[in-house]
Amino acid sequence: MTTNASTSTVPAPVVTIDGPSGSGKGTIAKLLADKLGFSLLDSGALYRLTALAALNAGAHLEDELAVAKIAANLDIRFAIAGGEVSAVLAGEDVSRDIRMERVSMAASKVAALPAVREALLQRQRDFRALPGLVADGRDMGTTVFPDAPVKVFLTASAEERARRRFDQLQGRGVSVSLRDLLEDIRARDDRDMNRAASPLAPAEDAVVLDSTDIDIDGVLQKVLELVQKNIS
Ligand SMILES: Nc1ncnc2c1ncn2[C@@H]1O[C@H](COP(=O)(O)OP(=O)(O)OP(=O)(O)O)[C@@H](O)[C@H]1O
Ligand SMILES: Nc1ccn([C@H]2C[C@H](O)[C@@H](COP(=O)(O)O)O2)c(=O)n1
Repeated sequence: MTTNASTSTVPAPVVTIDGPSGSGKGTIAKLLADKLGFSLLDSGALYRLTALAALNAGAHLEDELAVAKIAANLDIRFAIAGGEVSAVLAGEDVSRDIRMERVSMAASKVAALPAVREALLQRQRDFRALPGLVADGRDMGTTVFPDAPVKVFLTASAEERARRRFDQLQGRGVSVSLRDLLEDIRARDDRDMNRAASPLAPAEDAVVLDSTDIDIDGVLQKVLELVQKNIS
């Protein structure tokens, strides 16, 4: 028997970065993608866009089939300008809208619906292209890209994550209480970890990185080491 090596296709390498809210996934994913020249998938943005589209359509967020239909038919694109990625829904830049609190809460609800997750699965996989992809979310390493050669589960204490979010919002001139943020982070952790569909959990072959006492550059270096070891 002979094999024809020239016809075999090697899938683009994927680095998955999963973890709880505020652990630094988005920050590290963007820096890493820039450094490696890889594409970037912010899967949370897809759940946020679904939530916003459902709210705009007046859909009931518990109506799984209606929200799944909205997810399957999303008219979205991600535009890059000046190194920043913006989310465009039906031709309108909604990058700020999808970060609003009411959309965050709605995203967390629609993300718990199995039919919505199923509707967004192939759309996420379609981001995989050469020379590679960095994908951040909750189930990138467990469900969406189970064959990824590098899987990171990035975490930090809830207190540290609330402090980081507090600083981030204060920097934007948004007034919030640290106690409310901590409560919100704990509630989202609970929902993300305890839902039946693709709950937040490290893949068996993920490397768990606790960034509570490591700065952004330190985390980036550790992830780059994993990439150098596992992706040629
Ligand atoms: N290792 C770190 N040390 C200090 N601050 C950090 C670290 N990593 C991220 N941050 C800061 O924490 C904040 C939250 O980070 P980021 O938005 O990347 O988290 P996330 O995990 O993507 O959150 P979400 O899932 O809610 O989108 C940002 O202000 C970021 O600059
Ligand atoms: N792969 C993913 C990505 C995100 N979610 C959920 C988790 C949040 O409730 C919401 C928004 O995510 P964020 O932008 O804060 O990362 O979507 C998920 O279930 N699976």
